Amino acid sequence: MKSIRIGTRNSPLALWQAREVARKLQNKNFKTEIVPIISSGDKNLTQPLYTLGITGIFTKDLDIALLNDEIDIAVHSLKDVPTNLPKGIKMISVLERDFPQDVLVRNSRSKNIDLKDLKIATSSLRRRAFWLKEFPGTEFSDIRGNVQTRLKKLEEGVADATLFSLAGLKRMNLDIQYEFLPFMLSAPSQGVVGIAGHEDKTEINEILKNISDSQTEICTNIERTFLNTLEGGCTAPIGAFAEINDNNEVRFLGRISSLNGENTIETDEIFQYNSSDNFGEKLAQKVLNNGGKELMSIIKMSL
Ligand SMILES: NCc1[nH]cc(CCC(=O)O)c1CC(=O)O
Repeated sequence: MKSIRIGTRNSPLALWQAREVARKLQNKNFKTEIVPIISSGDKNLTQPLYTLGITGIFTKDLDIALLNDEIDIAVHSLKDVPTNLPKGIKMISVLERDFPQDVLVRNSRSKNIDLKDLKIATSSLRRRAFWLKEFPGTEFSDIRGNVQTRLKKLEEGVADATLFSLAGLKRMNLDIQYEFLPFMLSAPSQGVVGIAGHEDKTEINEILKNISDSQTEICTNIERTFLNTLEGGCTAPIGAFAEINDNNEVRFLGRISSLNGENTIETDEIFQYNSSDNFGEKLAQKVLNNGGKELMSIIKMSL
């Protein structure tokens, strides 16, 4: 068999994730080749992007490369993948989740400042809203770029501290101090590497199933269906985290919040999993019926 062409973005984190997928496939004796996709191949497509359902800013170029058959599979941070995928593209596998949490990282001058007094840099509506619920009145600024860029900006003084996905930090092997924040709740499918493929490539998709983690599949399906049912395309502050406990039950934590953190709805449930029940949708419906509908429309108006 020919080697499997693994498409990835060109950032250090994306390349790490692609290499991890390559390593797992090589362990199963498949040949692989990493194909960094630097810019979009729009020009080769005959239809406009929206008619193909291509929407995600992080995933667009890899979607196009998949549709153009420049790559066989695309490796993503699953949390950056829209819940509705373009025609023909399917999420085939997920790697086992390692570190789902958000953590706080301070610059060297802010080690002794109380949490409530920290000035925070983040461009995530979810992180901002959940932080504000705990510490109203916190000052925020935007920060963008990859992990390394953000750390540099932080040290330059854009703010006292920032919030990261621990999975991203660990993957970059950065030796920096971080703090867990019990009041945060991660983004749906945070910390999970997802592998997308083309639905016509049945042989490659069968191979990919070999490296998928079934518990992570169950949990991320619930989290992503929860998200999809709630938001209908807008980017609201929504957290969701499912895990399978020692009794083989699923524990699900979900939260939606107004942008300023003043109004939140939370859910914390433990249930026996079966594949026939659509838990993500049921959990979301429950939230919607408990005031979530009103809260979502307030959020949408303020975006
Ligand atoms: N939106 C950026 C992004 N997408 C995936 C990760 C890290 C890996 C992950 O959490 O899955 C990050 C960085 C961050 O949120 O700090």
